[in-house]
Amino acid sequence: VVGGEVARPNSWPWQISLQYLSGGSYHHTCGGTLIKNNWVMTAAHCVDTSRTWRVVLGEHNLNSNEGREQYMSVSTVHIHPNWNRNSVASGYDIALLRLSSSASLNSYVQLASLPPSGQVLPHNNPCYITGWGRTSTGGSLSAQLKQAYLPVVDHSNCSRSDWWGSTVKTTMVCAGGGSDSGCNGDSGGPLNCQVSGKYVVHGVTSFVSSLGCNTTKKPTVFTRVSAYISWINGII
Ligand SMILES: CC(C)[C@H](NC(=O)C(F)(F)F)C(=O)N[C@@H](C)C(=O)Nc1ccc(C(F)(F)F)cc1
Repeated sequence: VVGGEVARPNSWPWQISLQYLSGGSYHHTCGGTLIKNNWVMTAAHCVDTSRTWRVVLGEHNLNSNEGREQYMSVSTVHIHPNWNRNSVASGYDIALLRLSSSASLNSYVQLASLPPSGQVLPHNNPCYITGWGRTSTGGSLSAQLKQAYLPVVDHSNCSRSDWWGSTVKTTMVCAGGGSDSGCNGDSGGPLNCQVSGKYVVHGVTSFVSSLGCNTTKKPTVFTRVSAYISWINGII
């Protein structure tokens, strides 16, 4: 997350850290969202290589043990069948991870609310991106979970030629486009949007501009969760 601020610990209790085993230790690679006691939603591009994964629930500071963490193994990875790693612009950047055991829900670990199928948010709907991704283009990951206010940019604005043009599809959500943005390492994490006074996860962080994370008029682009509700229900 470029800009924004460090989140109050565990204030986004459905946010998870997806980590892979390398050289005998686990490394953060993506975010994700706890949607059932044993199911996590993330981006397809996060898990389209075969690695040993773990999911950390109740995480805040990646580098310290605060006693609220739950470390979960992943038993199966379900990548959307239409995902094409050579074409992030086609969409379908969504995957579901079945955990080997169920999360213990508490004030630090909670399930996210998902939107109704087909719901599209209006321009400027308030949303927050959260994640441990780079804090500047080419910079380092954040040790602590960060948040940034990224209002929705509706498709008609986001697909303008000086914005994302035809790269952005209606199965995606754009948000931000100013000095705050997502960045590498936020992938797969939630776009948390306020709808009728509640936070609902409307996006899965998918891509930013290759010219730089917080490039003006290149909002962070998310998989639109409401376009995939029937696929999610079919898997779960
Ligand atoms: C795509 C992900 C691997 C990667 N995603 C992220 O960093 C995320 F955190 F925003 F999710 C990303 O956007 N990386 C930048 C460097 C990138 O490659 N962006 C990119 C954007 C659009 C397109 C296009 F236009 F082909 F669709 C291709 C690449």
